Amino acid sequence: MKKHIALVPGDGIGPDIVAEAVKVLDVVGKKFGHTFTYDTYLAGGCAIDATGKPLSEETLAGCSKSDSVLLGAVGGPKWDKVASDLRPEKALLGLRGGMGLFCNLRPAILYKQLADACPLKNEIVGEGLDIMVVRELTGGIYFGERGRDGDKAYDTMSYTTAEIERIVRKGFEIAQKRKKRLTSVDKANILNSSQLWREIVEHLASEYPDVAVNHLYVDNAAMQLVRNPRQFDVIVTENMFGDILSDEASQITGSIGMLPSASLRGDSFGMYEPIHGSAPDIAGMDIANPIATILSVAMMLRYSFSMESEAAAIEDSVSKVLDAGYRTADIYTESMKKVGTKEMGDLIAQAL
Ligand SMILES: NC(=O)c1ccc[n+]([C@@H]2O[C@H](COP(=O)([O-])OP(=O)(O)OC[C@H]3O[C@@H](n4cnc5c(N)ncnc54)[C@H](O)[C@@H]3O)[C@@H](O)[C@H]2O)c1
Ligand SMILES: CC(C)[C@H](C(=O)O)[C@@H](O)C(=O)O
Ligand SMILES: [Mg+2]
Repeated sequence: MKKHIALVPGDGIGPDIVAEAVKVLDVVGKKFGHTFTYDTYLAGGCAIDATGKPLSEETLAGCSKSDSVLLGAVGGPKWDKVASDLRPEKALLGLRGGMGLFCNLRPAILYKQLADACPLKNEIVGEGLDIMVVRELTGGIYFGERGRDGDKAYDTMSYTTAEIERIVRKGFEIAQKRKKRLTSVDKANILNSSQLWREIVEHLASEYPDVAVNHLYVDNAAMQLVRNPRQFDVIVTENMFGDILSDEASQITGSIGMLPSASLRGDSFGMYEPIHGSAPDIAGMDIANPIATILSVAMMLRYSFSMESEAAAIEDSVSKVLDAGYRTADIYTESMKKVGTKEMGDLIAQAL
């Protein structure tokens, strides 16, 4: 198969981790007889420096016409003072919104080899922790009316029935293929948009009788994630709650450097990226963990290209390299072998 992939490395550690993921993709391509070709586009702070804007029409058009997109991360202290609408992070929203990628899947899986890197006690986290966070990605407070007026600033969270229904359906469908448990997270004790959200979940539940549904307020959900993460199978939630809860869930897997994501819209197209940011504190030091980005490529093969064996091959080699004791600094525990970003990428590519 021939596939054309848009690469958007971005800022900070973005270019380094994307390079490792491409290394792995190329080896998979060779092994399974596929040809992956690439075009690289600017977005985020590097695009501001080059063009004055975080997201150019060229980048959006290039990504839109590709078969899928691999993104590193955007942002950094260098651009913290630029005007709100020109911040690097706006590029992400422009790509997600501009390509209609409303469904963000963030699987939090604890590899058994990383049990000691998880900050929770073994008896709490148990074996085989596997939570899928289904995050709404093109609505809510990120895309609502906003402004600044003298000493007042505001951001608004709004959702339509259609926007809620399509993401909640995804949550139910994914739960049907897993342990058939769906937790809807909202703040229906205070927010109107959450009250509508909860009504819709309750209404749709009758169409998915095989799925057990419960509702949690977001503050309780954040607490339950560390108290008893095993109660969760699929979590479906709105944009900002999903952002926060997925960072929290990632730490249970040992590190934010382990969590991949897929941003989808219902056809085969998708954008794939680690859930972490540009990690300015470790940029350029060859210590960032590339596994979240490498696992994002596995998600790309699975969801966009229907290459299940190829995706599984990547996940297996990550597992093999962890079995062999190799760890980047963020997941390092005593008596393991510490490696840098490039070496981790090489090891995973060689294990394929
Ligand atoms: N998708 C994205 O592009 C994205 C996501 C989150 C944050 N950001 C941006 O990134 C910048 C930094 O944000 P932040 O510091 O809040 O979050 P961050 O995720 O970049 O970093 C948080 C902490 O996690 C560590 N970390 C992150 N990824 C790691 C990896 N792969 N390996 C090892 N350690 C890793 C960092 O060193 C840091 O200590 C900001 O400009 C923010 O807006 C971008
Ligand atoms: C950088 C920011 C806009 C982004 C988000 O909040 O969606 C990030 O935190 C993420 O999780 O992808
Ligand atoms: Mg985030």
